[in-house]
Amino acid sequence: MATEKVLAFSVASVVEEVLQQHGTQLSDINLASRQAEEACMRRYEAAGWLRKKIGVVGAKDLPAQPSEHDFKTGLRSGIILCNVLNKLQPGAVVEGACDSHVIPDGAALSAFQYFENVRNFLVALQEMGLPTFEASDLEKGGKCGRIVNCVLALKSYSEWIEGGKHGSWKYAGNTKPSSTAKPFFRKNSEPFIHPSSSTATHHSLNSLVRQYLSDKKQEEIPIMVESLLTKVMEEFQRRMPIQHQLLKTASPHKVAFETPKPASQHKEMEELEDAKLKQEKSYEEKVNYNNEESSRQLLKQQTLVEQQNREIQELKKLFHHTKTGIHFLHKSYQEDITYLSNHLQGLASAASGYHKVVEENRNLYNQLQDLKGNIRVYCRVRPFLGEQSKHLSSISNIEEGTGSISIITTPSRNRREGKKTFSFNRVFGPCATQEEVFSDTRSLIRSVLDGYNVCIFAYGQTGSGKTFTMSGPKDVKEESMGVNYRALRDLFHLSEQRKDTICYEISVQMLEIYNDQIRDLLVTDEIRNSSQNGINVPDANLAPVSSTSDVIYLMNLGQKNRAVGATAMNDRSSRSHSCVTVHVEGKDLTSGNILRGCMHLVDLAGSERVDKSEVTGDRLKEAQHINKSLSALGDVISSLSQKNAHVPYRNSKLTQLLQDSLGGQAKTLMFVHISPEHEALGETISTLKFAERVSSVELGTARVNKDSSPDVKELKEQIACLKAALSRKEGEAKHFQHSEIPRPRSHGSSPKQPSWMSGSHRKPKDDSSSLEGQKKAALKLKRRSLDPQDMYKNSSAWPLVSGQRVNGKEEDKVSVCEDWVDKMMLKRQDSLTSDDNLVEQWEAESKELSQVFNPSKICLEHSIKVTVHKKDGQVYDDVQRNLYEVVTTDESDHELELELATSDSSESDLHWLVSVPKPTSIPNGLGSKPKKLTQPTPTKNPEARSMIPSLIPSPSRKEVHASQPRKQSGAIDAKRRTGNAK
Ligand SMILES: Nc1ncnc2c1ncn2[C@@H]1O[C@H](COP(=O)(O)OP(=O)(O)OP(=O)(O)O)[C@@H](O)[C@H]1O
Repeated sequence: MATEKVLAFSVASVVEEVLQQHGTQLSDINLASRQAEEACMRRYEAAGWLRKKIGVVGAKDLPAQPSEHDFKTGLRSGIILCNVLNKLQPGAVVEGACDSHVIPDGAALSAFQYFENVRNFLVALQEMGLPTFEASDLEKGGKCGRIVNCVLALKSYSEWIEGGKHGSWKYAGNTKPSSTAKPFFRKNSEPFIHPSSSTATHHSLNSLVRQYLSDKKQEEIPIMVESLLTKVMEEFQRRMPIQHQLLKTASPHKVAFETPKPASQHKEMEELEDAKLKQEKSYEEKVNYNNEESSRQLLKQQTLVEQQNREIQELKKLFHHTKTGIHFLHKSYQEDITYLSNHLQGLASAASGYHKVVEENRNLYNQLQDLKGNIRVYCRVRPFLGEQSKHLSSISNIEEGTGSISIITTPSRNRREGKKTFSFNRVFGPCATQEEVFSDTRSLIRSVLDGYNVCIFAYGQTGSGKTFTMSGPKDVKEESMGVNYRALRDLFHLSEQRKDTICYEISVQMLEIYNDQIRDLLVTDEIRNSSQNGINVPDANLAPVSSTSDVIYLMNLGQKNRAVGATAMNDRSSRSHSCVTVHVEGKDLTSGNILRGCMHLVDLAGSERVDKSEVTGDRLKEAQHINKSLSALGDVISSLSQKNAHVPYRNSKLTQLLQDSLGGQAKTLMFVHISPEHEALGETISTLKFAERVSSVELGTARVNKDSSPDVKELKEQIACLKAALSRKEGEAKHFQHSEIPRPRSHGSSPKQPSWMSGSHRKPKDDSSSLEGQKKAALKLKRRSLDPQDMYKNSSAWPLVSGQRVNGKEEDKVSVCEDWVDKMMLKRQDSLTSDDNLVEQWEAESKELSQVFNPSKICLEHSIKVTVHKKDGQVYDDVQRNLYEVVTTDESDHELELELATSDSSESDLHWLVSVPKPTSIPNGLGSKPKKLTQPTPTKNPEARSMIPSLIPSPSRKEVHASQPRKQSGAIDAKRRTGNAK
C-alpha cells in the first residue's frame, strides 16, 4: 500500500494546477462550496422537518447531528466543488448530487480556504510521516475533491465534538476562515506562490494544532494527538482498501464516503462493509467468471474468427479461381462468338449467294446441255384467268430454282394426294413476268449474232399461254411484249454494241402452217396451192429490219394475217403454227469473215380435244390438222430421244419446219405451257411428259455458220449456180421422163421406214425396170449444157421443198437436184451392171461439169464421198465425207467414190457439190484399172442431219445471187433415194 500512497501535498499541487489552468478565483470555489453546504443542511433540515411532520417512524429519533448520509451529501458537495474546480468558470452551471449550482464570484476563494486548511492538515499528516491517499485518487481531480471534503468533514466534525457540541455542527464550518490567511493564489496577474515555499502555511497549521492543544493539559496532549492520529490512522487504514476496491470496480457514484463513524454505527458500518466485501467478492468472482467466460468466448470467437479467416481465404482462393475461370470462359466465349459470328457471316453471305449459286448452277447446267446439245425446256404455268381463280389447281408445287414442278394427279381432301414431279431447265410460275421469262433466253440471242442457228418454240395445250409468251397479250404494251419482240430488240442492241467490229444485216420472215399448208404472213396475198409439187409457199418475203419499230410493224402485220378463231377453250385461239424467222448476217470488218445465224421463233398451235373445244366444220378440220402435226412432232421427238436411225420428219410440215432445230446443230429452246386448272390435268400431264422427252433429246453440239474466206463464198455462189442449172435441167428431165420417175418401194425394211432412210447401212440396190428410163434421163441430162447464167436466172424459181412424204408414204416427186444425182448414179449403175461404156460417158459428163467450176478455187479441205459398189450382183451406195478420190475394188466389188473439196462452213454447200466429179479423179476409161474399193464408211446418222431441206426459205433467195445454199441433207437424201430408186 505504501507504494500506492503519495503525500497529501500532491493533492494541493493537483488542485493548484487545476486552478492555475483555469485561472479561477478561489473565492468562487469557496462560495460554491458554502452554498453546497447550505443546500446540504437545508436538505437535512427539510428531511428532519418532514419526518417530524408526517410522523414517520423514527422521526423523532432524528439525530441532532448529520449522519453518514450527511457526510455523503457533503461528499457530494465536494464533488460539486471538484467540478467547480474543474470548470471554475463564473456563471458556469455545475451539476451536483443535490442541486444545480451557479458558481458565483468569490466562491473560489472560500474553496481555497478549505483547501488551505486541507493542505495544512495534509502537510501535517505528511510531516508525521503518515501515508495518505492512493496515487490513482490523486490523479483524478474528482477524487481529490472528494477526499478533501472527507478530510474537511472529519476535521470539522471532530472539532465540533471536541468543542463540546456547541451549536449545530456545520460541515467544515466551525473553523472560520482566518482573516490573516493569505490567498493561495493571487488574482490572475499575481504570481503563483507555492505553498511549500511559504512557511506561513506551516505556521498556520502549527498554530492551529497549537491552538487546539493550547487549552489542554500538557500531559494530555500526546495522548490526544496520539489518539487522534491513531483514529485517523485506523480509519484511513480501514477505508483505504475498501476505497481502493470501490474505486477500482464500482462506478463513481458507488464510492462510499469513508469517514470515521460514530461508535454506535460502527458495527453497522462493519456489517455494511462486510456485505460490501462479500458483494465485492462475489462481484469479483463474477467478474473473474465473466472474465474466464469472456476469455473462453474470446478464444472461441478467436477460433471462429480464425476459422472464418481460413474460410475467407479459401473463399478468396475459390473466388480467384472462379474469376480466372470466368475470365477464361469469357475469353473462350468471345472467341466462340467471334468464330460463330464469322461463321454466321459466312453462312449469311452463302445464303445471300445461294440464289446466285443456283443461278450459276443453272447456267452451267445449260452450258453443259449446250455442249451435249440437249434441247432446253422451260416450263411456264399460266395463271388462272378471271373467274377461273375459283377452280381447283392441279399444280402442287413449283421450285423455280431447281426447275421442278409437281402436279396433283389425284386430288383429295382426306386422302393423300397423288403427285407427279417433272424437272426441266427452268419452271416459271404463274406470277413470272415476261421479262423474267425472257431473261434466260438472252444467251441464245447472242448466239444468233455469233453465227449459230437458234430455235425457240412454244408448245402446249390450247389456251395455255403460248401466244402470250411468244408475242404478248392482245393489247400489247412495252412491258408485256413477248419473246419475239424482246429477242429482236436484243439483237438490235447487241449488233449496235458490236458495230465497230462487225456489221450486221438483220431481216425477218413470218410464216405459218395452216392446215398443213405454209403461208407467208408478211404478204397479204392468197395461200397458194401447188398441185404439182405440193409446195404451199413458193417464196417468202424477207423484210430487212433495222429497228424495233420495224419489227413491231411487221409483227402486227403478221399477226393480222394469222389464222385465228374462237374456240370454247380460247376466244382467240391460234389455228396455225406461226414461225418468225430472223436472219442475221454479220461481216467481220477486220477479217472479212461472214457469220450467218438464223433464229426461228415458233408459236405452235395448241393441241386440243375436239370434244372439249366443241369445234365443227372448218374449225374441226383445223383442229385435226393441228393435232396431226403435233402428234408428228411427238413421233419425231420420240425417235430422236430413242436415237432411232430413222426420224419421221416428213410426216408433217411442222416437223419439216423444225427439222433443223430438232435434229440439226441448232440451239433449241422449248417453252412448254400448262394451264393450272384441274380440268386440264390430262392435257397437262401429257404435255409435261412430252416436254420431258424433248429435254432428253440430244442434238449434238451446235455449229457456227462462218465463211472464213471470200473464196469459199465464191465457191458457194458457184454451187448455187449449179443448183440453178440443175433445177432448170430438172424441168426438162421430167418432161423427158414423162413427168414421173417411178419410185420403188423399199426393200429389206418396213414400209414405214424406207431403205434410203436407214443411213449408211448397205441396202441392195433396186435394179428395177425403171432403170432404163433413168438411164435415158441421165443421158439426156448429160447432153444438156449447164449454163451458169441460166442457173442464176432461174435461181429464184427454187421450190421450197425438194421432196415430200405424207402420212409415211413417199410420194413420187423428186426434186431436180435429187434427180440429177440420181441420174449420175444411174449412169454409174449402168456402167457397173451392163455397159462399161457408160463409164466413159460418166467421165465425159464429169469433164463437162467440171468446166462449170473453176478448179483452182476448190479447196481440198472437206469433201463428200459418194460410193457406189456392187456385190454379189447387188449394187450398193453410200455417202461419206472424205478427201477427193475415186477408188475401185477388184472385179467383184466395184466402187466409185466422188469427192469434191469445199469449205468448212456449210454442209449444205457440200451436198450440192457431192455429185460433181473432179476431172482428174474420174477413172480414165475402161482400160484404167480401178482402184481397190474401200469399205464404205457409214455416215453418222444421216437422218439426224437435215435430210429434208428446210421449209423456211433462205433469205438469200430473195437476192439476185442465190448465195444461200440449200441444206446439205436434202441433197444427200435425194441422192440416197435415187440410189434406192435404182
Ligand atoms: N402468263 C399469262 N399471264 C396472263 N395472262 C395469260 C398468260 N398466259 C396466257 N394468258 C392469257 O390466256 C389466254 C390464252 O392465252 P394464249 O392465247 O396465249 O394461249 P395459246 O396457248 O396461245 O392458245 P391457242 O393454242 O389456242 O392459241 C389469253 O387471254 C392470254 O392473255
